[in-house]
Amino acid sequence: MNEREQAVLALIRQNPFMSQQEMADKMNLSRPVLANLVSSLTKQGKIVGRAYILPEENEIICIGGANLDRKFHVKGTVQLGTSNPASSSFSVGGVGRNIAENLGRLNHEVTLLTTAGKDADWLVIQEASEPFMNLRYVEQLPDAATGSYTAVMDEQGELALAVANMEVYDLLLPSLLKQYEAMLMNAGCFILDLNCPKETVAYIQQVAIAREIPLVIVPVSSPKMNRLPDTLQGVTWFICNTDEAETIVGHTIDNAAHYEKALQKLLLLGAEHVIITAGGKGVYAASTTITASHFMAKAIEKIEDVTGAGDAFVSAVIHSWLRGQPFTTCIDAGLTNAKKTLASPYTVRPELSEESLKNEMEE
Ligand SMILES: Nc1ncnc2c1ncn2[C@@H]1O[C@H](COP(=O)(O)OP(=O)(O)O)[C@@H](O)[C@H]1O
Ligand SMILES: O=c1[nH]cc([C@@H]2O[C@H](COP(=O)(O)O)[C@@H](O)[C@H]2O)c(=O)[nH]1
Repeated sequence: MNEREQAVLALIRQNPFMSQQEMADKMNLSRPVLANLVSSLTKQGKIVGRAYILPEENEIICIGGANLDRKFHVKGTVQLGTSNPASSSFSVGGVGRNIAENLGRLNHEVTLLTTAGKDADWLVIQEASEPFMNLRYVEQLPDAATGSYTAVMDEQGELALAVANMEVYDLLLPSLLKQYEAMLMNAGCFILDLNCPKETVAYIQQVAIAREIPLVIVPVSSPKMNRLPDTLQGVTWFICNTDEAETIVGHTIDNAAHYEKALQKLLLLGAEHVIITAGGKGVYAASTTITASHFMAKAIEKIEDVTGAGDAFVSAVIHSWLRGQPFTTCIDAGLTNAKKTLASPYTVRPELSEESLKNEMEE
């Protein structure tokens, strides 16, 4: 037992009914960090039978998409309305799943909640994802197709067109999630992507508020921004890209004042920490206690593949925050992981680990 674990144990012995939030406040720790300590004490057999003890592997619950991504790199100029010669590859994707894999590789216990078909695409996703996350609660629906995303890139590796079949997530409804209510109630942190239906977003927000569980929302794409609830109350982190932020302010965002206005609006809606990513220009970020700032992107020699950079950014920010790091370090971790992912042909880079990210941040 380390010092912090001893302090948690002493608190529990003083008052066995103290909530995790009260303990976290008393020890000046974030709730997920406290949950980690409780979980470790449970595994060591030091505490048993307490209602709030996290069920095994439920530290972070990612709720959202798990897709099979197909990528086509067109040789020459992309021409619409005709067949373009291209090289192709496929990989596993989906924003919720990508974030779950990044966090699994970063040493977190992650559970993925999603819906999928009973098809070959799911088998591929399952095999690639299983080492990094718990898939026990994935609902396989007999008549549905697993989510799929097809991207067409131009010669520079930039996205020319993407098509997505995400119909299966229309079935990721509160009625389905309520089957696992006990597990949800004891989560350490929720990460939700807006592949989820609006009702599901509202339901998870309600659980997060009632149980004081940190909630991270990641929009996925601008058309899905209409799935956001009217307020961002209970949202600990809201991380979106510039297109998605434009739907919040209702106009084009192209200068620092516009970014600041969008950040303010998100804070006014009730989010605690907000970040808007701006591609090669980096990110703009603010929180209820930290004024808006711009953070430069890390320079990249050659972009191999743009898919997954946004998800890599979100994952490293949340990883760093769960490890108790200050706001600017969290952003630096995000920028580093995004850069390394852009320079990699993979959506989630296989060399990612907690140790490697730490070293890369010091480079
Ligand atoms: N050309 C680039 N050079 C350096 N970093 C980049 C570049 N494009 C994207 N990034 C990094 O990836 C992050 C996410 O990219 P962005 O395009 O804003 O999001 P998304 O991929 O979700 O649309 C950026 O904040 C930045 O850190
Ligand atoms: O409506 C959606 N489009 C795209 C994705 C996923 O988004 C990822 C790409 O994310 P990024 O923006 O970070 O490149 C891909 O893996 C793709 O499957 C998704 O979940 N939902």
